[in-house]
Amino acid sequence: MRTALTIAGSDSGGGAGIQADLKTFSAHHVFGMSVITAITAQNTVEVRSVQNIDLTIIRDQIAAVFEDIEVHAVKIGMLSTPEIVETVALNLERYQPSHIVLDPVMISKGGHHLLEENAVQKLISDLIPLATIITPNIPEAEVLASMEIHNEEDMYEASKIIHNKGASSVLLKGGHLEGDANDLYFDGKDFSWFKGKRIPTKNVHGTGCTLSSAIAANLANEQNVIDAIANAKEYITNAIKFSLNIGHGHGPANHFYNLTSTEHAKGSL
Ligand SMILES: Nc1ncnc2c1ncn2[C@@H]1O[C@H](COP(=O)(O)OP(=O)(O)OP(=O)(O)O)[C@@H](O)[C@H]1O
Ligand SMILES: Cc1ncc(CO)c(N)n1
Repeated sequence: MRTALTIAGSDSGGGAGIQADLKTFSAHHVFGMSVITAITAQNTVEVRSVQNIDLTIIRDQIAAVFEDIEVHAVKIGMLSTPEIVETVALNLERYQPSHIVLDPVMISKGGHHLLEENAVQKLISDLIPLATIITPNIPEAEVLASMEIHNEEDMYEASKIIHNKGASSVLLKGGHLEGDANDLYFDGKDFSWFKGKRIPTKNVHGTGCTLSSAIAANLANEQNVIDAIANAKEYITNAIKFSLNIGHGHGPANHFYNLTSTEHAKGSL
């Protein structure tokens, strides 16, 4: 059995964070495990409050998993504080997993800070160098590259700057720009576009979490990085196309859009 570990925050509403990651791993037939960094009281509308988890139990969760189970890929999401970033980085250095997908989660759709602003420098110095791939959205890339991104030309410049900070590769997601949802990949040498038509829906809660987990699951399943991204892009596009009308805000992606049940596939559960 192939395995993947998510190190991220819990979303009580089930659409993002640990919950989205584990659903995505299951949909890819990968055995999912979790290290919870923070608990958010969240739904499709808002993040109400956050409880960060003690550093000792974060460290112990990582040790408990790695000292017993072979981990084929790691996905990192919400980290909340500089201390949590440091703890996760130190412990990943210790266990040296072969693939790390870093989703540099910063701000929720409703504007809640999921990473303290003073943790960004730690994320750059301690975690980016460990990442096989980092998957910022446009606002996150603007912070990491210290520049504004208005169009696809700017995306080239920003991915070069972020790559220079030490990540093996960068997937800059274009979902927050106008027009189609095209993501730019840069491995330090070549650029490739992973293109997607924009789907007109408000139900895009947890799409970034889902994409990065799908990449991690595909890497755990021994796909090369390009195939892992291409297949993950197809997965998230379908998961958005058949996204679910759950809750009163941004509904979640549909992880099981390919089930034969037509009711389920239509997202009309
Ligand atoms: N409306 C849409 N139609 C099609 N693809 C989309 C749409 N919105 C986003 N995407 C794609 O979904 C993936 C996730 O990108 P997005 O920019 O939404 O991440 P994110 O902002 O980090 O998400 P979140 O913070 O909600 O987890 C990318 O491949 C992006 O291109
Ligand atoms: C716990 C958690 N992680 C990540 C995101 C970003 O979608 C979110 N809203 N909540």
